[in-house]
Amino acid sequence: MVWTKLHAEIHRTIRSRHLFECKKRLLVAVSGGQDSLCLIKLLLDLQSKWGWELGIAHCDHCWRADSQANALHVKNLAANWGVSFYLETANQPVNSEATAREWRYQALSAIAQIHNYEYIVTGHTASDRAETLLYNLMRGTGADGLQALTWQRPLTENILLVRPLLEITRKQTEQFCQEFQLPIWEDSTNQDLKYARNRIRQELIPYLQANFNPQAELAIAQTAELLQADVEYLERTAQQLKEEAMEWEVGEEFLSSSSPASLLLRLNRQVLQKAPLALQRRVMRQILQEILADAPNFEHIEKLTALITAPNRSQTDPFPGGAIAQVQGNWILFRNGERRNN
Ligand SMILES: Nc1ncnc2c1ncn2[C@@H]1O[C@H](COP(=O)(O)OP(=O)(O)OP(=O)(O)O)[C@@H](O)[C@H]1O
Repeated sequence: MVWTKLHAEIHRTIRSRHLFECKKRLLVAVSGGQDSLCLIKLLLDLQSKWGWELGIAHCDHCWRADSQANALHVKNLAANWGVSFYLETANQPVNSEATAREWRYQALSAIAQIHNYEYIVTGHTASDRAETLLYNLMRGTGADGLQALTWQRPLTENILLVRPLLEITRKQTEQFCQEFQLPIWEDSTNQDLKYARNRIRQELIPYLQANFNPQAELAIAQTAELLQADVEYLERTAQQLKEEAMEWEVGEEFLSSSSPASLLLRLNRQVLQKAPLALQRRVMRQILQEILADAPNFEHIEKLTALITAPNRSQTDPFPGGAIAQVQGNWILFRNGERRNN
């Protein structure tokens, strides 16, 4: 086997970041594109050092005329490598990138669950990370959206999603595939400039590289890496602050006679007033994530955060689903919006 610099780099990354343990079962998500082919080849070559058992999963979204042929191509590669192959095919064509991603992770988790894989491994690269950061930046997001693609993320209680190529650029995976003559299946939709993601990849990043910084892609990906540690720290600290400030299902003695019946929880304003704005906002977001069905938006969080220092009796408009937050002395009370008959 030919051992390249990329093999050494990935081996080191897996060890230093504790991405996988020895002798585990790894399900590798292979689309057939250059990134996931590079990934599976590297993992196959490292397999004997780590004692892993590898499997290959492919998801057929049925949204391209050649998707069945693509699936067959990956199946044949798996057979040549002597690796177990699992295919999931969408019942109906999946028609947006977001729904495709959601369906794919569900399909991959189901395969991993049934066949006892503890890890699902994807070929996301530093280039994907830079693109995701730019995409989220333009849509408007806090640091959380900019941390863009984490190294590890639990998909279910016992399945971990791992992305070992986050420090490797797409240029490197392309060179690697050429060097080992890996048969890349070209995804025709990658060329379609109607997708924002493709315009970022093919127009925006080359523009930034040509006019601002030749290393822009890597620099942006590294920013995502730095932000990831910041976000992790802030989220953990906010969690502790929330636990200090919050009480669930408060007793009736805290309700005035005209109060709604169902008090969801209350927050101690004195505890929150001492905290910096960054943590106040995060506490409010975490609470809204718990009580709302959909992700809270910027305005929801800002209105709620303003109650920390607002005059007594101030309140928010109802959030989607009907919950309302209201100041009562030292407390912010969350109610579910229906009024009590008493
Ligand atoms: N149809 C699929 N089946 C299995 N895994 C997939 C599929 N599509 C994407 N993935 C996984 O998700 C990763 C990132 O997805 P993305 O949509 O960015 O892939 P891509 O551009 O097709 O990447 P690649 O160059 O690996 O094909 C891929 O590297 C692969 O591990």
